[in-house]
Amino acid sequence: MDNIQQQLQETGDFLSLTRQYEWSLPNGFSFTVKHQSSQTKSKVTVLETGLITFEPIERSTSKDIILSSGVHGNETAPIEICAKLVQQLILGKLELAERVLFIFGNPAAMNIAERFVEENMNRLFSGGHSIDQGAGSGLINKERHRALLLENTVSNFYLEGAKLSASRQRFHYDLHTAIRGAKYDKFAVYPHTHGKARKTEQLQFLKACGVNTILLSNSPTTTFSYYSAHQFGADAFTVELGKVKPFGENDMSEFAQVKSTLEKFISGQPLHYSAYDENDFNIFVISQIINRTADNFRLNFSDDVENFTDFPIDYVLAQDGENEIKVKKQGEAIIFPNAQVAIGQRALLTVVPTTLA
Ligand SMILES: O=C(O)CCC(=O)N[C@@H](CCC(=O)O)C(=O)O
Ligand SMILES: [Zn+2]
Repeated sequence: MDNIQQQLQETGDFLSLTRQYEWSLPNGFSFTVKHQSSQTKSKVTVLETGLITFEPIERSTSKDIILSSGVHGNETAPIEICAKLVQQLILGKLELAERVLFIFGNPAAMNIAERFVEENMNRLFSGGHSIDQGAGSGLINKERHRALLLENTVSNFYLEGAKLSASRQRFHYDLHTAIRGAKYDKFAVYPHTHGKARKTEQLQFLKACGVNTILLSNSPTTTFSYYSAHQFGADAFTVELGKVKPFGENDMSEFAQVKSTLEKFISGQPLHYSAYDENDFNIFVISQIINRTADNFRLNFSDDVENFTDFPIDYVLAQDGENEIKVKKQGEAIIFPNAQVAIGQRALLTVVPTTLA
């Protein structure tokens, strides 16, 4: 057994190992863990830096679950939540009932406490890594290689699951935090489904995680969650858990609900949902997607204006060169404003309230 493996089995600290080897580990490896009380066994496989799977041994499974975090390096709360889950599993403190793949997306960006090193990885999926995206994105960089690796890892994980049984459920929760504060500080983006019905059961799951604000996306994107939803039919979401903070500065009590729900989910404990009631949710649909096209792009509101703040019709939200971006609909609110994005990238979304039907 080499040192890396020995240390990981002793400490369960896969996040430190991942941050030590930013882009690649000397080798992958696997080992078996036994749950402390039930004595059930699981296979742990370290595929690469930041990529680790857990698979029950000699027990049947019906779910293939992906939990990703750190696709943006400075979004630390979800990374800390997942690091803890991984540690509990390695140390045999958390029961494993289903196949789970954990992904720490961008370790190099974590180490410099930035959203990305050269390019925003959450714009590089569904082939985004192989196309020229205009100013500021070279065709080759390490984040593009990593995005391709993540795509292939997701693909292999789901296809391996499909060999085990015919009817399986696929899930992917891509966990993030927002750059600015929000009226609703936990919310999820439900990727475009190309006409397939949205699942209320998934909304109930998210509510159990403390997330009851949902943004429906109605167009294809190059995000990680859309990739898993579209390519593999997974129930996949981008989940925003609070606000960007440095490692160690998150108040983990704010994430107790999401952590305990994820624990139950991967360990096969029942999740007791109340009956679905749309009144329990704030549901929005994406109205405008504003990409920066000009050098002189500016937002017409200050940095402390929160996500979900609405503006009156005709209010000029942004100036993109000569072009004025105006509010078009009653109740239209801003999400993810960022004037610093590269030209060609999304600088702002707007949403309006809707219903699921
Ligand atoms: O707060 C912000 O401006 C960005 C937070 C974030 O990283 N959001 C994701 C959303 C992905 C999606 O639309 O599904 C992103 O911008 O990549
Ligand atoms: Zn993010």
